[in-house]
Parts: sequence; structure tokens; C-alpha cells
Amino acid sequence: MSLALGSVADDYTGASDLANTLTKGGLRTVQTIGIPAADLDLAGVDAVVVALKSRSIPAAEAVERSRAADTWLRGRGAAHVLFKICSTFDSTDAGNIGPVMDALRADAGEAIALVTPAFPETGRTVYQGHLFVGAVPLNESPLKDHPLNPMRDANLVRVLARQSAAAVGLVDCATVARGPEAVAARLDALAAEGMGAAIADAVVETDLETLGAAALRHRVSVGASGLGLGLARALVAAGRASAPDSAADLGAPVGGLAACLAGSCSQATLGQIAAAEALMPVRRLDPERILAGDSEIEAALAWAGEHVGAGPVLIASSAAPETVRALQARHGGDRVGHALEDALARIAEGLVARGVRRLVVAGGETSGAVVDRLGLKAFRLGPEIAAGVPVLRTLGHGAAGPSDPMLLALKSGNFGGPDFFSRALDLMR
Ligand SMILES: Nc1ncnc2c1ncn2[C@@H]1O[C@H](COP(=O)(O)OP(=O)(O)OP(=O)(O)O)[C@@H](O)[C@H]1O
Ligand SMILES: O=C(O)[C@@H](O)C(=O)CO
Repeated sequence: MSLALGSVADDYTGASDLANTLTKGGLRTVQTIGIPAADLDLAGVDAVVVALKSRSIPAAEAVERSRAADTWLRGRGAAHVLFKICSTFDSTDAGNIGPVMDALRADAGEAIALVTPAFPETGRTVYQGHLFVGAVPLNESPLKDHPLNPMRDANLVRVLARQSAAAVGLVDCATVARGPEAVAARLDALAAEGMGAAIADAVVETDLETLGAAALRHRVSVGASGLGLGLARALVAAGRASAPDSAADLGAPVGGLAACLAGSCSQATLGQIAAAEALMPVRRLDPERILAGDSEIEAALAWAGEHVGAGPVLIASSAAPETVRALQARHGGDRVGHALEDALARIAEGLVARGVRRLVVAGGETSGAVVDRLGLKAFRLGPEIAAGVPVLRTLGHGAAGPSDPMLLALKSGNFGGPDFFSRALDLMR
């Protein structure tokens, strides 16, 4: 088996977003949690997305884990590796996009890396190096209030330059409009000027096709699902991957009980929880009680035990920005974040022990904590629930999870419409 494409993703929901896009683009794709075990069957697979939980950890650790995943993918024949980052460029001045990019680029022996978080399908576009979320610049979007990495600067050339050891240039939209040759020439020119990275503009899907074709001439690129789409289409066009008939296949129904967990505090997720309240029992966790001990987890599980036999339930720690800020001011952001992620992961474990086999999780860090706690190792791709969110079916089974298969939906905080939870559950049979 030789992979047409490899990807190192900096969180689990982002990885499933990319795996979904690659599948839609015609690549038979598997998502793994970390570097897979040697016995994972990858026969006939075009692309592997190795999901890491490296977005919000110390930069040196993110670099080490990303390099190890990259080495594994290269060892399976991947000539090009996409470092999958968030379409809202979630990071801080300490990293981790810049440091990981620098390391992967150096390992690949490349002078420059093309970088674009554009994903027009979900409203992320890049113009003159500035990232827009819908109609507003990144720093005016709800991402300015993100609990872990508030994004307060929309100029990605500047943002990336603060994180990278390399100078950062721009491939502007006029160049992108002239096609892959023009982009490649611009990258060469920037590299000759000593730049180690270039933010590329992209506003519509055809821009991403151009960027994908240009990026494939190099061994490494950095981007969100939009760039993944461009790379997938370029690989299929070049006959280097299967073809667009590789539809997602969910396999036989798994049955079992169903539940939803939310740790994302994004505006989208808050709206989805409010909408779910009309459709299923919803329990809102009390963060103060979680920080104080185990009783809130036990109470949530006892509550779930009373309701989940009759239909899906939703348990959420999510809160509005003012509430989040107040809690963080009292207890420290890291402590609160980790405690709530851990609580939701333990609740997931308890739910699975009570027979839940269909689980929807909202939030990247939250999903990471849940999937790790359940010991799940790899997924194949099912149908798309909303842009960037597929149904996942476990491949093999987890150390702590059940021996029978599970269906999961790992939702990036900002993705999905108001009816996301019910839509997901409708598709997860
Ligand atoms: N009530 C709360 N107060 C403070 N922090 C919270 C609260 N509820 C959840 N959190 C924390 O906020 C963080 C949310 O991050 P998470 O990655 O899960 O969601 P997201 O950032 O919206 O999603 P994504 O990374 O996919 O965009 C987690 O660390 C979570 O534990
Ligand atoms: O790119 C995105 O927006 C998502 O896949 C993600 O990574 C959000 O955490």
C-alpha cells in the first residue's frame, strides 16, 4: 500500500472534517487517532489523516508528535503531507501552527510551505492575507472570544510571522487567479527572497483547486479542509488516487442507545443546544461542582440513566462568553478547560458502559478527551451530517470502549446548523 496523501491534523474534529472532505473529493480515507497500530488494514486506502490533540499543548510537544506522525505517513509512501489546521487559524503567538510548520518543512527539505485556512463552504475565505469568517474579519467574529485561543488579528501573514522562525509572504488573489503555474512561480520567488511560508488567498472553490495543484509540487502544505479539497482533486486529476466513486460507506446499523455531549462554547454550539432542548432531555453541567469533585459527574450519569433508555439525551458544559470568562478568572483557563474536558470524557465512558453506541460530541478539545478516554483508534467515513462533519464508524475497538462498533460524530465547535444534533442522530442508525 502506498498512500497518495498523508495528513497530520492538530485535533480530532478537524481530522474528521478533513477526512470527510477527502472522501468527498474521491480519496478512500481513514482517520486514525495518533499513529496507528501496525496491524491496521490500510489496503486500498488513498489517504490517512492522523489525528493528534496538539492544537493547545506546549509547542515543543506538538512539534515532536507531528514529526512522528509525518515520519509514519512518509514511511507509507505519502509524497505530500498536509498539516491540517483549523479554518479559523486557532493558535496563539506561542504556536502551534508556526513551530509545527517549520519542523515539517525542514524535515521535508522544502524551502517554503503554502498555507491557507480558506474553506469557502463554511464561510472561511482569505483575501489579501486576511481571514474572513462569513462577512466579518476573524477578529470581529465569535472567535475573538474563544476560551483557549482568542483570535484578535485577521492578518494571517502577521499572525503566522509571530509564531514561525521563518519570514512569511503572501500569494495574493490576483496570482491565484492566474493558475497553478503562477502560484508555483510566486512561491519560488518568495523562497528566493528568504521566506519560509506564504499565506495564500482563496475565496472560491476554484482557487482551492489552483492552490491544491500548486501545493502538490511540494512535499508539505498547511491548511484546512479547503486545501484538502484542492489536493484531492489534483490527485484524482493526475490519476494518483482512486476516483470520485469511493462513496462513504457506513456499513450495517450499530443500534444501541444514543447521546450527545457538548463542551464547545461557540455561538453555533450554544444555538444547537438551545434547539435540542425542544427535542430531547438536556442536562447542563455545573462547572463549579465539577471543579469541586466527582459528584456532578455521578449526578449527570444517574440523570442520563433515567432518560437514555427512552431516547437520546444531551449533556453540556457549554456556556456563554461572559460566563466562561468569569469562571476562568476565578479558577484559571487551563484548569477549567481540562477539568470540563475530563468530566465530559468520564461521562462518555459511563454512557458507553450503560449501552450508548451512538455518540455525538461538540468541540474539538472535548472530542479529543472523549475519544482518548474511550480508547478509540481509527474510523472509517460515513455520510456527511453538515459541512465538515461526517458520521464516523469505529474501526477495530477501543481499549476502554465496547468490543462492538460505535458511530460517532465529532463536531468542530463552529460547524453545523441549529438542528445539528437531531440531524446527526437521524443519520446515525
Ligand atoms: N462553561 C465553561 N466555562 C469555561 N470553559 C468551558 C466551559 N465549557 C467548556 N469549556 C472548555 O472550553 C473549551 C472548548 O474547546 P473545544 O475545542 O471543545 O470547543 P471549540 O473550541 O468550540 O471547538 P473547535 O476546537 O472544534 O473549534 C474546552 O477546553 C472546554 O472544556
Ligand atoms: O477547520 C475547521 O474549522 C475545523 O476542522 C476545525 O479544525 C475546528 O476545530
